[in-house]
Amino acid sequence: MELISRTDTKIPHIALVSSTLDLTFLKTAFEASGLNVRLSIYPEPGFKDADVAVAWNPPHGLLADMPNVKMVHSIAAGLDNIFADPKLPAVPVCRVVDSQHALGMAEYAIWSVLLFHREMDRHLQNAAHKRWERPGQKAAQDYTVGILGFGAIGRTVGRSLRALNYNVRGWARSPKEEAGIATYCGDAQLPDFLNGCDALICLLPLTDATRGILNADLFAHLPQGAAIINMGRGEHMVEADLLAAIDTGHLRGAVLDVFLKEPLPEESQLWTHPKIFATPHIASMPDPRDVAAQIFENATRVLAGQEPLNSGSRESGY
Ligand SMILES: NC(=O)C1=CN([C@@H]2O[C@H](COP(=O)(O)OP(=O)(O)OC[C@H]3O[C@@H](n4cnc5c(N)ncnc54)[C@H](OP(=O)(O)O)[C@@H]3O)[C@@H](O)[C@H]2O)C=CC1
Ligand SMILES: O=C(O)C(=O)CO
Repeated sequence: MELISRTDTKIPHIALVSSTLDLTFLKTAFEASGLNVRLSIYPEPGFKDADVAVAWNPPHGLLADMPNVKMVHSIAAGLDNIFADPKLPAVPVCRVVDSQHALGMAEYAIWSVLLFHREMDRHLQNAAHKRWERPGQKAAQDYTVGILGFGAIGRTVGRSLRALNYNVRGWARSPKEEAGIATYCGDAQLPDFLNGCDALICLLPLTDATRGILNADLFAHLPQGAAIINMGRGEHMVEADLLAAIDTGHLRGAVLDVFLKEPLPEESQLWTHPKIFATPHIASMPDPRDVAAQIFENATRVLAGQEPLNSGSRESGY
């Protein structure tokens, strides 16, 4: 990212707004980075006067009640929780695009793929029962990993898996090119993309078009014994369809980082199902100092009347 610095614009007033997360860590990051901003945390007095709202699950309608706001900025990659506000003001909505964040996602994806490809799921179960079993091995080049969502993160994940010799495919809305990776686009090519995937990783944004995409119809296009890795959003998954497909043996299992309801309720079967590995939305978190730097850059841009970087589209939902 090309960063610009200016001395001729006013000091941005940034409000940190969330209904679900304490954003004090971000205030600390701004302060530690020495960025020249005025910060308010919702609901402390004065936050409504801010130029920029930095949001994560903002209370619906609150941002519309901030008369000076010129940009809404996410603290992360996904914009779904901001676009969900029906009264979102008509200003740019920007997200974090960060190479370290993408590499963190790649680490999680590699762990998950290895779990299934090298049958560690089976060996963990065997160890629990002191069972000595030595199945044959499949080379990485013979193991196909499909990535739903071949964007900033999907591409990094794809390259990382390719570097380990996996046979990698990517699926996006628009055509893509990537050396050594077969790419597919649009709904028409989805069945061909799915056909033959041993592991399927979801790295889609949550939009009207992708909600519920991980469902029985999609699973039916995957080969017997395929595994699902959901790192996108919980709403991508139809949980009942996943459980049914695992219980009939069509799917081998799943690694899930994101859930319909977070925190995942204690009574959820997804915590205890022997073929499902649940993690608490930790696939990756961007470094707060990098997030603060990107927000500061974009705040400086909008106050100078320039286009901010990495803005999402209301029309597409991401
Ligand atoms: N679990 C976690 O800790 C984290 C989860 N995430 C999730 O990962 C998501 C992806 O992030 P990022 O890569 O930065 O996002 P990008 O916007 O860069 O990439 C999204 C990709 O999805 C594709 N896509 C979107 N809609 C469709 C559709 N209807 N059909 C086919 N392809 C589609 C896009 O296609 P095209 O390129 O053609 O536009 C693009 O390739 C985030 O939105 C978030 O939900 C992100 C970080 C951490
Ligand atoms: O970057 C994102 O969208 C996340 O979900 C981080 O946890």
